[in-house]
Amino acid sequence: MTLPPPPLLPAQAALFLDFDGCLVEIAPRPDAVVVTQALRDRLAALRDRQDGALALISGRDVADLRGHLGGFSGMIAGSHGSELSPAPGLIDTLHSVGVDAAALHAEAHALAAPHPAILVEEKPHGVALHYRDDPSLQGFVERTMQDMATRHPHLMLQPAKMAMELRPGGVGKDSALAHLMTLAPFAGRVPVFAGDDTTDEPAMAEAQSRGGFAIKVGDGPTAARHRLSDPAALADWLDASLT
Ligand SMILES: O=P(O)(O)OC[C@H]1O[C@H](O[C@H]2O[C@H](CO)[C@@H](O)[C@H](O)[C@H]2O)[C@H](O)[C@@H](O)[C@@H]1O
Repeated sequence: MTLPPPPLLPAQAALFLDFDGCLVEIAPRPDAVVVTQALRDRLAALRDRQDGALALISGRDVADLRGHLGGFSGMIAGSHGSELSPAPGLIDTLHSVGVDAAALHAEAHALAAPHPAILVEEKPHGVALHYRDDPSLQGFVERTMQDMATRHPHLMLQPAKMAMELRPGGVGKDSALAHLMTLAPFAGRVPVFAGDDTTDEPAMAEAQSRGGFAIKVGDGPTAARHRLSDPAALADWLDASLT
């Protein structure tokens, strides 16, 4: 669907940004994303411009994301809203389902072992199986994760780009955004959210239900009222808002 580009970012907005496929291009592996100095500088400038009201809301866990972003001192909601990190070195668990992460990871590794092309991503509150190296394994990964989900009913299946994830239910990027909007310096501002994937859609709807707007980065159906073609177009829009 054709959607207009967003207006310039209001100075009084609370800005919420997804990471993979939004701030950075999708890469062959989760650890292969490219974070440029220009992106680091852009995030620092945006944080100043919005008086601190900038947060990243990601499916990645906080430690992983801070590792990629080295130097980003702002708020991160990670693991699809299960973790909140106001600053480097601080991680609060917002929602825990008592995952035995080590056992879950071992189970996933054992199930994926016959297919070396599958990448097992260990997360503190779940696990993801990536089949980007061999898309023909999509069916196997989906069946395997559905079976795992029946053995771990406290976890929910989260489809992702060339991956399936098991993550805690009861939280999401929408609840992360809603929680952040109760906190300074986000409270009282107009929420603006940008994301690229199905996991971002609830947060887009949440931002718009609060009088803000959402931006879909890339193709595909969306609840967002605005669209930008790719992470480069998002970077241009952010830079235009900074000038
Ligand atoms: O919410 P996000 O910040 O967009 O994170 C979503 C997931 O992103 C990562 O996986 C995706 O990006 C990888 C790197 O580009 C790519 O190789 C993979 O195929 C994608 O699914 C990350 O690995 C996951 O943990 C995030 O949940």
